Amino acid sequence: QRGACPIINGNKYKPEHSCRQTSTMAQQIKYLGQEEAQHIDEELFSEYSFSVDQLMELAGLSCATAVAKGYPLASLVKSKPTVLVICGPGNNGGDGLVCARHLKLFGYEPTVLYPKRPNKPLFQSLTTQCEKMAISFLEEMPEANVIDEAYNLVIDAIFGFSFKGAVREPFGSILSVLKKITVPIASVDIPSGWDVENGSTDGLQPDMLISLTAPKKAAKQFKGRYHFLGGRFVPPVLEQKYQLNLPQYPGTDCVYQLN
Ligand SMILES: NC(=O)C1=CN([C@@H]2O[C@H](COP(=O)(O)OP(=O)(O)OC[C@H]3O[C@@H](n4cnc5c(N)ncnc54)[C@H](O)[C@@H]3O)[C@@H](O)[C@H]2O)[C@H](O)CC1
Ligand SMILES: [K+]
Repeated sequence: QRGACPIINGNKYKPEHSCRQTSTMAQQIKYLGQEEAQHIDEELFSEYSFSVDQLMELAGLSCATAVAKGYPLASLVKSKPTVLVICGPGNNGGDGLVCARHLKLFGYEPTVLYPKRPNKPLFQSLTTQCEKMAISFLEEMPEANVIDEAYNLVIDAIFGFSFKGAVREPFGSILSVLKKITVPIASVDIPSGWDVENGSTDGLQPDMLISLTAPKKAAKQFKGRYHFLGGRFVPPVLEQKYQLNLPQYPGTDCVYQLN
């Protein structure tokens, strides 16, 4: 367990070994295994009748909000507020596209790399929405030194909780470049390439992690500066069923800073 209890926006989150001695000890937030994360996801769609688009919009908005909190426009060192958003072939990549669109609305200049695009209306629409907002798409992954020079940070929306096995191309090469860059990386849900439960010793080391719904087990190995929880869409009954022990999001915020 790392660090002291953080105080964010007046709310204090109590980790497992609470630093507050109270008789009503708060339960630790649950860290999900891969199957459990997938079950919750499926249940949100099947039992609770959410559509993917709805949850992806809220997930992507959470990511953009967390980025804006961790890397405010005024703090960026480059002359333009550039951000490179790298999107993978599944829903994690969809979160990235939504995040890019909201970042643009927040005043950032996102550029997207989206090398494997699913042939599904949702992803085509998300791509069109970005294009119509003058977000440019790269044809290929830039070299590490080009990224360091051109972008303030990189959003890693390559793989989420369905990642399994050895990384296949073109994402192996993309992740190799990301391991060499010095600008911060913000990972959506899981640092891409990490085993969802066991993490990775030699993988990406993002500066920010935005866990969606609840952190996955790999998040215990996250060593970056900012860990946010996003995806404020879990119905209380579902939260109780899976004993997620989610913290209270402050006010109307769509993210909660875990550390
Ligand atoms: N309930 C929620 O919290 C929500 C989270 N969302 C986001 O959705 C992802 C999970 O999405 P899913 O489509 O199930 O999977 P991934 O994006 O992780 O990736 C699947 C994609 O990747 C390919 N793939 C898997 N392993 C490999 C590999 N070793 N090499 C190469 N390619 C691989 C696979 O073939 C698929 O194409 C979750 O993490 C959140 O980010 C939703 O947006 C909203 C609800
Ligand atoms: K990711």
